[in-house]
Amino acid sequence: MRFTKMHGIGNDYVYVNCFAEKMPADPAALSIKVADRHFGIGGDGLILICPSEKADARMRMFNADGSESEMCGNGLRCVAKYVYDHGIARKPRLQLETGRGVLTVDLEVKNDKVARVRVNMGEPILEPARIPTTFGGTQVVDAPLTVGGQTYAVTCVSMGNPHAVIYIPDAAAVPLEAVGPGLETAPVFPRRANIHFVQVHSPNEVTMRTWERGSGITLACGTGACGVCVAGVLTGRTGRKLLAHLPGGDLELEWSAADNNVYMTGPATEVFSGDWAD
Ligand SMILES: N[C@H](CCC[C@H](N)C(=O)O)C(=O)O
Repeated sequence: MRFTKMHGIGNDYVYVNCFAEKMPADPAALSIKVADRHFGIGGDGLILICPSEKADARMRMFNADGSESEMCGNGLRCVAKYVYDHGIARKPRLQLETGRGVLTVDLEVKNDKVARVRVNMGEPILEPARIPTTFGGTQVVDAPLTVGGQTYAVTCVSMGNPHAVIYIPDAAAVPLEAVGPGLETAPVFPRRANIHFVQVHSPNEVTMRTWERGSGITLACGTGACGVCVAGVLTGRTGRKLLAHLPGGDLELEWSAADNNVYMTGPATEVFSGDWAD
């Protein structure tokens, strides 16, 4: 099976072009295998680029533990780049089907290849039960959550997938390996959650680190950065336009007051292709 390795600011996945390759019979099991950085190809998971009846292509995304997610922001920028660069659809504006519906993607092309991508990630979902969380009320904003004897103030947002945002003075000081798993699987998150620790530098600039649902520590999380932008507005810590510094690079976010959509802009990189022998 031919695959292509791509990353969005270091959030790397194994991509399979299912316009050309057969759909894997068990993508969850395949994701676990190919994601392994010693016995497989290495990556944060598997992303299938599939034909779609209602869009230029459809993205199906699987974490390193085989769980499927509704959405992946860094992955969608890479899918857009692959679809354009490899001639599946040579248009500067693409429609891409995801687990949260069809999203519109604008491409910045340089020397005939996509360099940067701007994604309309859709509207944030804030109702607790739709994130989903078991918190009551109409929104989850700086709500106390105690895990492992430590109480955190969490702000929860869904971008099609669940996120918990925690503000701290120093993002570098968080022992992610130690606290991530307990927060990801806290009972208050019936479908687990992606966990983000955020340090605010100014009303328009943050540094964030992530423990992802199903993949653990990643160098970047696109939907998470969108959630952080929304959480910043809800908590009054940052503005509707945000520059987020992630370990793997930067993303530009905007939660538009005009249309309530969240926009994410960043790079997408193709590294190499190969044949998966298994
Ligand atoms: N682990 C996430 C999916 C990948 C999200 C992230 N890599 C992104 O760029 O949005 C979840 O299970 O919701």
